[in-house]
Formats: sequence, structure tokens, C-alpha cells
Amino acid sequence: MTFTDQLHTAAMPVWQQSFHHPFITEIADGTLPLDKFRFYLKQDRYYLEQFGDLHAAIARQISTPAIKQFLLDGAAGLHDGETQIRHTMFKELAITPAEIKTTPIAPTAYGYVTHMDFQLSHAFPAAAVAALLPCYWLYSEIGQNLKDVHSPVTVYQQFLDSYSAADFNDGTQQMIQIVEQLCAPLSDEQKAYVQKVFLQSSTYELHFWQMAYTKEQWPF
Ligand SMILES: Cc1ncc(CO)c(N)n1
Repeated sequence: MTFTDQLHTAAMPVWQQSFHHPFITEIADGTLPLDKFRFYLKQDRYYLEQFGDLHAAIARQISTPAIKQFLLDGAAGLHDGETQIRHTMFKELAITPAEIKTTPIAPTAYGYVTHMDFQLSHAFPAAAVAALLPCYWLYSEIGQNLKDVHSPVTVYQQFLDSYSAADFNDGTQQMIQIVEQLCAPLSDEQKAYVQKVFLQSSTYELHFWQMAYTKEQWPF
């Protein structure tokens, strides 16, 4: 079993909870209240912005040209239609720049980004990349699981389509190979650390749905 297979197996119980989370099942059947989806999009806008910046920051710590380039392309949003489709969704749902500006970053979104940043500043590049991997891989699997679903709500179908798209899956496959390559020379202790980071990100992914579903707020 490859190292990334091992990560996948270890994460499956947490991922299963994402597959069955009401935020996802209600996107699929069209019953998710739109205010919860809007909440998600606004938090995810912040998340994706930070996620892009993180690609560039990790690229600076990596010398292998192909990996560096993939991360720089990822930072520039070249790998998938995600950025483009989000623009369309923001328009469709009338989420204005003013609304974005006045939306506080919810605790889970803040925690997830902080977790990824921490790996960059306090751990090592393989751990930082592993922290990003569930983002690609979980969403690809959700896209695959639901590729035959036709949500009655247009914007939900657009969301699902963007993650079953071939280019999103290509990015995921490349990211898996990058983690495989960066982790190959690591000690068992470092690999155990990388696995913990991967499982933590997987847990934040689950909590991110819950954050949107409950419209999570700071208690102040
Ligand atoms: C929180 C989160 N994880 C993963 C993705 C997929 O890019 C996303 N858009 N948001």
C-alpha cells in the first residue's frame, strides 16, 4: 500500500461523515436552505484565497521544479474551474463585495486556515502540502460519488459539477503524487506526523460543512 493509500484509509471514517453530512445530502436533493449555502460560499471565499496564497508560500520552500510549478499554478488558480464558477455563483446569489467585507470569518474557517498556516511556519513542506491534500481529494470524491445526481437547484448542480470535472480530478491526482514524492524520504516519525496533519485537515473539512449548516458564530 502506498503512503497516500494509507492516508486515504485512515481518513475514510471521517470522510464518510462528510459524504453523509446534511449539507451535502441536501445539496444533492436540493433541500439545502439557500442562506446556509450563501454562508458557506462567503466563508469558503476566504478559505480559497488563503489556500491559494499558501500554495505560493509552500512553493518557495520547495526546490523540485515540477512540484514548485504545480503549486505556483495552483496559487494562480489555473488548475480548475473553481474560481470561475464561484464568480458565477456569487453573481447568481447576489453576494456583493460589501457583504463579503462585512462578513466575519467564522471560527472553523479561521481554525482550518490557521492549521494549514501552522504547518508551513512550524513543520516542514511535506506536512504543509499534506494539510492541503484533503481539500482536493475529499471534494473530488464527493464529486465522483454524486456525478450522476441532478440537483433541482441550479447553483447546487454547478457546485457538484465543478468537483466531478476532469480538471479538478487531475489536480487531485497530481497533488496525491506530490505528497507521495515529498513523503518518500521521511522517517516513520515524520510520516506519522504527516498522517496526523492529513486527518486534522479532514476533520476541519467535516466541521466546515457543519459550520455552514449551523451558520457558526463567535460568541462575542
Ligand atoms: C473548505 C474547502 N475545502 C476544499 C475545497 C475544494 O477546493 C473548498 N472549496 N473548500
